[in-house]
Amino acid sequence: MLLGAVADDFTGASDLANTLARGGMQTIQFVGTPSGTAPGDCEAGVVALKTRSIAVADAVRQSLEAASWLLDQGCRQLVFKYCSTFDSTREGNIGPVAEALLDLTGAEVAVVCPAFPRTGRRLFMGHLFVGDRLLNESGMEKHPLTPMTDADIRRWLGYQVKGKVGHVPLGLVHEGGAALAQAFAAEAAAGRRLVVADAVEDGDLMILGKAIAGHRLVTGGSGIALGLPANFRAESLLADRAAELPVAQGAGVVLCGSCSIASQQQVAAYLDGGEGLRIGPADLLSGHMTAQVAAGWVRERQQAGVAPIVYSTADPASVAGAQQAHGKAETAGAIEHFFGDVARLLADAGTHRIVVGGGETSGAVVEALAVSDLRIGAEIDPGVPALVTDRGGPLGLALKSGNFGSRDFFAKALRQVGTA
Ligand SMILES: Nc1ncnc2c1ncn2[C@@H]1O[C@H](COP(=O)(O)OP(=O)(O)OP(=O)(O)O)[C@@H](O)[C@H]1O
Ligand SMILES: O=C(O)[C@@H](O)C(=O)CO
Repeated sequence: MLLGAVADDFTGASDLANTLARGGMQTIQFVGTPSGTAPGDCEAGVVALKTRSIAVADAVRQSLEAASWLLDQGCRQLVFKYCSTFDSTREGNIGPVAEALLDLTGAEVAVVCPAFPRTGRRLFMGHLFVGDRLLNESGMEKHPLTPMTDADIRRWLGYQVKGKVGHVPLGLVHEGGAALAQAFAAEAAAGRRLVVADAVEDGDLMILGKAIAGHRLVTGGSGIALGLPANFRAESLLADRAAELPVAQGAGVVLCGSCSIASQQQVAAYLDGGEGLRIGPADLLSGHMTAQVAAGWVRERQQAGVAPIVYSTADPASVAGAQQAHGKAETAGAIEHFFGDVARLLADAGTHRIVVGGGETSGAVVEALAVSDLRIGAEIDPGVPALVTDRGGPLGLALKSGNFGSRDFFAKALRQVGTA
């Protein structure tokens, strides 16, 4: 293994794995920290954790465990992948995990760059934009678990860390080469080991990627990994072999627990001509709806040749109402548990294509399926690859981050993760 990555959620892990695979690295996404050793052909290993919204101490402990395993596999560089919208609270978890990984790797400095221009996330003067809006006016300020109320990533990260936060502005990024390397060194020398770097286009990320070739630790969204495979290729370390993946075949289902603006539109688009089962937190908590009932309904639809959608997607007012009535953690827990159980029951009964919407939801589903590693297939939309794993035969998956994907994503993804 040349490059190891710790991702703080499951869709984020497949987003990064997609970038590394497209860059020509043999990439495997691991579900949690494996106990054995990585397969011999694994050039990039991405450990998917579900640490974005848990207690800080737990997130740090799990991230250190994953990073130690990756370092034991021989990786030369470690990437800490978080969300391109920097999903976190004032307490963490990005800052504390990044500082713990600095200590673990002994890195003097690490870049902090959530930019992902292909999905509209750009960083300029330390401020994060989503499309043409500042992060805190993009809808992310209403996120159910990590409302992002400040677009200044330097300030937000500053709340989370013990040390000081540095910044490399876009002009310096454009200079590249020795000037950029020197800028990172100067920040480190001034005691600012975590350095926010501006990037507004893929070209900026390629320059940054080259400049940080020798950094032990890299942190960011998947964009920061764009230029990393080329560094290994330049040292003739990549096999550059096309991966041959098995094809999943069988019934399909879409499970969406994401309430993002994009997911709301994608669910509506899928229901226009498709069939769906809407579930709500109150029905789950009262026992009026169960995973068994939902899976039975899906099986009936599948037997009629339909791949239906089960969704809890709701507008921000309904989400806030449910959280107030039942508690935030209880609501999320009930919904995630439900989707995990539905996925497991369906996969046990022969569903071979599962498309999931939402990072937390994807984590719950993949954990419930108890699969250990995922191979990376073709890109469905920016940041979302088709995945295939073995669960008594090939199982095709797509794990869509809340705000990713075109309006027709769900139908397209079902077609790309396997055949009916
Ligand atoms: N109707 C609902 N009411 C309240 N909470 C909900 C409802 N539907 C889903 N949720 C919860 O909201 C959270 C959505 O998070 P999830 O990560 O799956 O989607 P997302 O935040 O849009 O995606 P991402 O993390 O990839 O950006 C989950 O914890 C889910 O259980
Ligand atoms: O970076 C992103 O936006 C995604 O990979 C993600 O982390 C979504 O949860």
